[in-house]
Amino acid sequence: MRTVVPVSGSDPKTRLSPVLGPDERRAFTEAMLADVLDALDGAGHSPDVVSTGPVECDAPVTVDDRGLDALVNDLLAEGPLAVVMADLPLLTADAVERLFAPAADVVLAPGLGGGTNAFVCRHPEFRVDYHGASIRDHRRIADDVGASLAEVDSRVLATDIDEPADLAEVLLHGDGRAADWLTDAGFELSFDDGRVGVARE
Ligand SMILES: Nc1nc2c(ncn2[C@@H]2O[C@H](COP(=O)(O)OP(=O)(O)OP(=O)(O)O)[C@@H](O)[C@H]2O)c(=O)[nH]1
Ligand SMILES: C[C@H](OP(=O)(O)O)C(=O)O
Repeated sequence: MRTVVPVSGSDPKTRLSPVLGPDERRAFTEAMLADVLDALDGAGHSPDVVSTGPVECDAPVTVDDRGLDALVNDLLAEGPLAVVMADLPLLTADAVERLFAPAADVVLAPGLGGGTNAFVCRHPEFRVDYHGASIRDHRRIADDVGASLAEVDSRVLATDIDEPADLAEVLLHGDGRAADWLTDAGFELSFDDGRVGVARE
């Protein structure tokens, strides 16, 4: 089965703009991508990366400016496919194995906030509709095409990094390139009024 990691390599993680400049967002995206690729490798998978712009990583990279839905749906039309998002820095090999283990036609990994952080598809008619609480759409689409469905309940698969507040999860739980990158960039946990956040030196 082909495993693809899509990356918005041209102007990634714009929601992190309040705390990271453009070059920093690209570098942090590459650090998160490295963690994702390490987890996939640890589970015995050899993914390829499809990016809207050049990106440095230890996997084959195809630069392709198709939007996310168009890209993934074109790939689904070619056959069985797994997609793992590039912004999952807590991902582990064990969680990857749990994603591929179910025999269902479609296996979904819900993201915090309603996204779809990863999926495995063995059904010829399933298609994606990302953004806007996509997990609900993907459950419906699987049902509409008669695909059996399984979901993976995994914190490390569910934790995608979108907003500045999400960076705390990387510092709390991460032990890979993304956590090191944040520390080297001067980020640290903050504990204001009982909430855990991040501050930058
Ligand atoms: N190849 C490709 N990957 C995409 C595209 N849009 C998003 N992605 C990737 O899909 C995953 C989830 O998307 P988002 O969380 O919206 O990532 P993003 O677009 O960098 O973040 P924002 O700019 O904050 O919306 C991330 O790994 C992105 O890099 C796209 O148009 N093409
Ligand atoms: C691609 C999109 O990511 P989000 O914008 O939810 O982080 C989704 O998972 O539907």
